[in-house]
Amino acid sequence: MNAATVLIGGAGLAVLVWVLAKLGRAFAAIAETLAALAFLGLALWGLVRVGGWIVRQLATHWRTCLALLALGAWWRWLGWPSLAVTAGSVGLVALVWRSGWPVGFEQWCGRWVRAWWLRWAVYGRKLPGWLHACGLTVRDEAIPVDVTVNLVSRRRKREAVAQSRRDAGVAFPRVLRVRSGPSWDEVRVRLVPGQTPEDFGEATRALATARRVTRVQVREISPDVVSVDFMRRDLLASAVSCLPLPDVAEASAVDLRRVFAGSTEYGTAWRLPLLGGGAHILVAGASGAGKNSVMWSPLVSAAPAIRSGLVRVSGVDPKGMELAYGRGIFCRYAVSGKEALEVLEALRDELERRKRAFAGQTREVPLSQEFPLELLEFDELAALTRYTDRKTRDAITEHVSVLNTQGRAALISVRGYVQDPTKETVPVRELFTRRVCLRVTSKSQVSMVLGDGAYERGAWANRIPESTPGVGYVWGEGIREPLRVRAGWVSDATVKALENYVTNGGAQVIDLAQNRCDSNGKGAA
Ligand SMILES: Nc1ncnc2c1ncn2[C@@H]1O[C@H](COP(=O)(O)OP(=O)(O)OP(=O)(O)O)[C@@H](O)[C@H]1O
Repeated sequence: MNAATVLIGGAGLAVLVWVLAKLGRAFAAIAETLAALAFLGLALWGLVRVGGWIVRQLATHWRTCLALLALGAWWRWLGWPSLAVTAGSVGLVALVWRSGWPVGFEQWCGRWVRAWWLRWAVYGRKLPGWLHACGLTVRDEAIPVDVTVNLVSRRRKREAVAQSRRDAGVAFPRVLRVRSGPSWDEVRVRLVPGQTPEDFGEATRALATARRVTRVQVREISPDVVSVDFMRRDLLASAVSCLPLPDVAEASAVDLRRVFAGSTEYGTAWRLPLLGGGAHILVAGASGAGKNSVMWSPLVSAAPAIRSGLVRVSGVDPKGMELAYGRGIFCRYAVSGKEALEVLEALRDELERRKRAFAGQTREVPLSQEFPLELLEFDELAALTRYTDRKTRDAITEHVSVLNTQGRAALISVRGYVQDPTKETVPVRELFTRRVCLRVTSKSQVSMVLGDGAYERGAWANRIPESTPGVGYVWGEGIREPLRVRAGWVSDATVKALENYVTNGGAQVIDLAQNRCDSNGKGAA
């Protein structure tokens, strides 16, 4: 190897090193640019997501956002001491208001603050999980997987990915609004395609368990919106009073189509018709369930009308105890099967008389003292429709059927009370237009009284505790979801006062011997 070869080799090597150095620098510049671009892209992506989140929050929680903005502005321009003093004063005023005037506080402030807080702390955060666990979400493969990668820690990252996988393709009903009353929270949710309000209705038990409350009610607001109501406090836990008997001088007109019977679980008045559609009522409940308060409470409310002769009450009392206590209230009264037949025949005669008098003139007999509302209170219906001799049983069943099917327009209403609501015991069960299910002994009895699906929709009458007599459920006839009610409690003294009131202290004499009404000739049995 001569010197020239060494020189050429050295020069070539130098050129190669130079080219490599240039290439390296170019690659480094490219890599640097790419890294900068990637960083910029990630930062932009992050900014877009944060911006999207802020816009979403502004749209969905605009009140909270505005309040936070106002607080932030206050802090920034007026300083935190004035903010703290103002917040403390407002809190103090609220405390005084709450303890001194709880009703006003609840109406104007408490419920709004509680609804806001519950939305943030409970329903907004936890409801989606409860709905998912109760099978109230829809798996949709078309929904894209939204993986949230958390760069903070590996564990969190793994959890986030696992959660995203679990939720992948799952559509959640959206919480639209939270309202909070003294005893109920109402959470409106928008259903996702594929769901029906009935799906929610059937999951009430599971939802109640998830929220750890004893009762959940689902109400259909519109085809795709339901209100899931959670009961925080039971307004029917203590006895409900019946209406006071009005002063005789002040006896007001009674709306016989909406007579006060007790209270609903929402704290509103529970009203029952004694006249017109829905007035034939069957009340079912085990022994001691409080059937008699469902009978007496509306009678107390209708006392002025009974007293003035616009309502004529007949009673069938196989036990010979319950109605006998207010015997004077009843224009016709029966204990045995034979007497019951006489009462029913008298009502059938009255029905025929009214039909003859008004046929072709009117579609409903106008209420008057000559043609008053005939109200039959039939206690222990089963005692005479099942547990008597066959002939009497058949005749009673036939009369009750005719009165139930033809009585409405002739102003004749039948109200029956049973312990056992089976078809064998009450063959005319279906002819009662409205049913009330008090505490019963089995789940199957709930559907026998209120109809199929009543239990699943929330009428849990077999779970009513024995300690709350008078509590029951009503459903159907304009009531879309099973409604829990409690009849007004009527004490023995009130029954006596009612008797005294409607008989004008005994002046309106009822001839017990002949089982006949007073001198106005108000029917005979
Ligand atoms: N609405 C009510 N509120 C509070 N207590 C009530 C109510 N209704 C009834 N009670 C009480 O519950 C008990 C049983 O009531 P009730 O006699 O009406 O039951 P029932 O269903 O008629 O039973 P049975 O079929 O055995 O006669 C009574 O002591 C009564 O005072």
